[in-house]
Amino acid sequence: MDSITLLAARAVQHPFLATGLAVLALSIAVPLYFVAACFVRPLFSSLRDLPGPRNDHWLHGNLGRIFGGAPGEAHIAWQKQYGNAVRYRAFFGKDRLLLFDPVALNHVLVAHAYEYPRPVEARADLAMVLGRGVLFVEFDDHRRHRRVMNPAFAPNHMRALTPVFFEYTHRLRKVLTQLVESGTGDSSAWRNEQQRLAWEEKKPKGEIVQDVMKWMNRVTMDIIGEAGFGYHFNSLSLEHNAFGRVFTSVFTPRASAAKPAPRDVLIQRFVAGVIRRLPLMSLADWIPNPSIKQLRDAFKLVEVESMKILQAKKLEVEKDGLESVQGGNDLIALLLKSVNSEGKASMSDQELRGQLTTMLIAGHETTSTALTWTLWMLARAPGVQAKLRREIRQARVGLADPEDDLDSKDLDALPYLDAVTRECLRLEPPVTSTIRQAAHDDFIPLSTPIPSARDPSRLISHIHVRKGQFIFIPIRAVGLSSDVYGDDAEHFRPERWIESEDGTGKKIEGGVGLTGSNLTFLAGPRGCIGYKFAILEYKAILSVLIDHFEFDLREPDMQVEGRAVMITRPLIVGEEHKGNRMPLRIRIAPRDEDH
Ligand code: HEM
Repeated sequence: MDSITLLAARAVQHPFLATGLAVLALSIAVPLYFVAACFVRPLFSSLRDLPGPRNDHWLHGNLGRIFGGAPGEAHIAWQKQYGNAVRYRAFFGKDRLLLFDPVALNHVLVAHAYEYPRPVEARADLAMVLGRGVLFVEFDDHRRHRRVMNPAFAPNHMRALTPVFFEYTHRLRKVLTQLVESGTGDSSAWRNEQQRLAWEEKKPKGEIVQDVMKWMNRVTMDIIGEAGFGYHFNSLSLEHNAFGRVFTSVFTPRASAAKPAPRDVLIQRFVAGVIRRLPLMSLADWIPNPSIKQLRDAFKLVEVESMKILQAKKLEVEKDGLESVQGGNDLIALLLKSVNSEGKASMSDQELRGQLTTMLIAGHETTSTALTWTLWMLARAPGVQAKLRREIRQARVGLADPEDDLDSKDLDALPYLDAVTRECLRLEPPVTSTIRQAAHDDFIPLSTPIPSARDPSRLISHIHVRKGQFIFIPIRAVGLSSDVYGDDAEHFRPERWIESEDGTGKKIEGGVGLTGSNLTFLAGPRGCIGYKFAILEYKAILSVLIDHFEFDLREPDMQVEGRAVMITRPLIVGEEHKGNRMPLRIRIAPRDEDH
């Protein structure tokens, strides 16, 4: 028996000795682990030949720069300085690979998408509550989900949903018209009561200030309810049912006033990791804490309500056949159709419920945030707004009945509406980044070889990644790349998307993304399944709003900043404590400029 075994045998007989030894072992092992992780591991990293910023901090690497700036700001600066493949550090000196190179992005997101899943940290928490929808599954399960779901998102089905988009947009138009006509502003859209009163005293007639973000949230919530699963949230009529209220308050985290400190993010991730690993959620019922109980009740409500909607839909189908369900047109009805034709085993009820809540979370605030940023960009560019209005009104002249709406083909055929859509979604994508993790060792090809950071005479044409390597996909920064969009990449210029005869505009095509060169909807088999739905909905809403209203900044020097919590929503600089908002002036757009 050797001395260690002897010590262990003694320790088992003496609990005090055992505890003392355990404490001693931990107090040596933990610092050793951190020293190895922070200082030794980077020396052996497979990314050590890549260029990138110096490590700023032993504990949180370069994350301070990322969290301290606007979404994508640090990544854009690194791309300018170091090129299209960058190594930076996250917590405990861990390497992150930051990719801009189109061939490398194509490898990770498209050609080998299933070898680069989303890390468990990025999907497990929401999946616990929302169910196993397509956003939260990987590998073969994901392939199966997409196969069953894809038919529901076919272009002809999306076109059939256009009347729903217009129906709710007209409800919004009527509400906003009433508010403008009655001069009813939104008191929460001001910095303080004093500022509001000063405005009220000399406000121009026929103009109000409203937080447009609120209205975009409401209209898109009603649309996804009806078009997604034939459900009425009644958000626009302000009757909000409990399901909608709970969903909005619990699953759409708002940005806090202060920028997140790396230390707080680390603590948050540690707590989330503990919750993920231990069955704490099932113990929550026994914890006598009102806010935990409230959260638990909210989760239960979402589970019960979403299952009820699904069961009602299934019953309808069994009783009257598939065509009876919203004319067979809402996404869940179409999904049931697909499940029926593939065989019941293709998707369980729990998974179907997961798709319902996933569509709600993935398809509501994304579009509303995109529209909010768009109205802000148009408010800052009155010339673009007027040009867009002219195009929409001209297209409406051709309608048989002036009360008719443009149809999906009309919307697609408007070049300036399309250019504005692409430009706004490029500059302010609601999802500003995502992350992937290598499932095994790999070599990622580059379009152009880059010099090694340690030996510039050596060129790297493939990046060696080891299993477990995190890869950061800088969605917003890719859209701002001057390599693709030129020196004015950061400017709002919709004309860049239109091929003009005089050569001032150039149609930008190709690249990795689902909608051309940017990654707003990502790319490949894990790209946004709802992008056609989103673009049609966005265009329908924008066409009605711009036809009827003029939008202006609350005051000309109003500064807006994006803050990302899953989705990047706006905050007004100096008013961060009031939460995400977009206060704009709204007027009825005069008709006298009609041709
Ligand atoms: C402007 C609006 C939208 C934007 C910018 C957007 C963007 C994205 C992005 C970037 C992803 C990939 C996320 C990742 O893997 O990390 C994604 C996935 C997804 N989106 Fe969208 N989305 C929008 C609207 C919608 C709509 C309207 C729906 C549904 C009706 C939807 C449903 C989904 C689903 C189900 C996924 C998961 C796909 C998968 O993992 O296979 N999205 N979206």
